[in-house]
Amino acid sequence: MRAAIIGGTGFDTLEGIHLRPEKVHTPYGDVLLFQGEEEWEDFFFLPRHGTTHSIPPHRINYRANIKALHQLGVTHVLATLAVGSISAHLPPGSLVVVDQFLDFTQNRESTFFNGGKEGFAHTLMSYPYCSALRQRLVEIGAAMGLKISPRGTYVCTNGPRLETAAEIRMFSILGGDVVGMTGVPEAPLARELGLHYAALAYSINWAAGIESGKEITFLEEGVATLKKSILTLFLQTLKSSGLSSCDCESARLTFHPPEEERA
Ligand SMILES: CSC[C@H]1O[C@H](OP(=O)(O)O)[C@H](O)[C@@H]1O
Ligand code: HPA
Repeated sequence: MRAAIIGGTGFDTLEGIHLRPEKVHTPYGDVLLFQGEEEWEDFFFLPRHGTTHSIPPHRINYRANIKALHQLGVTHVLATLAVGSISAHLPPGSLVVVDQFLDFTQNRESTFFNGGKEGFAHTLMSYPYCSALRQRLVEIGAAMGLKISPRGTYVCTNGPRLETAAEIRMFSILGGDVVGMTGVPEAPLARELGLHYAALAYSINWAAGIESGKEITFLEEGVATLKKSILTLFLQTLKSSGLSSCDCESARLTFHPPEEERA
């Protein structure tokens, strides 16, 4: 299995594995990522904000990132998402394998199939994440003694600004559990290409207004402490065998080829 970790906030670099930088050219732009060495040749690491955290969430080239992994033959992807907590049962420090998203992003390139030369496609998104990878993350997490919630709804805002208290109240009413700025379109793009993709969210703050009258504060220490455990969890998950079946490879329901190919 060729696998990748997409690292978010707190995961701009990975320690403990020998990695060499690699520039991948895609039709959407170039991507700088890292390939493992020696026994990790089939492992890739892609820091979505860049290694120096210089790419803000609304400027990330999500299509190039996912396409680059696909071109490299990657089939399984685990992503980290730093989030703010909306639900009371997921306080800062919590880990959750998200199973749904609510998309509040704007003006992001969110499909590989825009019509014209690309043709267009409709992709099933009822259950947007790989059920087999999600299940395995939770099982291995439990065996490691990590407390991981097996489901949660991720609200994706456009950023880079944080939310108003009223927006968070609205997201809560709509069923959002955690909020971040990068999970969409990353997950749906991966699904369009048939990749097995799961995301682990870790909360670094209470979302705006949840602690009434208080301004947001970030739990920076928390990420550093969790980083080693999350890396171990991800590597064990990606190296494990016998994943249960899932529908990721058949989620792209219909494909309408470009006009010139239809004749
Ligand atoms: C105040 S940190 C906000 C930043 O962290 C999250 O990044 P990622 O999802 O890549 O872990 C969030 O989406 C924002 O980009
Ligand atoms: O409160 C938040 N809002 C949006 N994105 C975030 N990423 C971490 N915390 C937050």
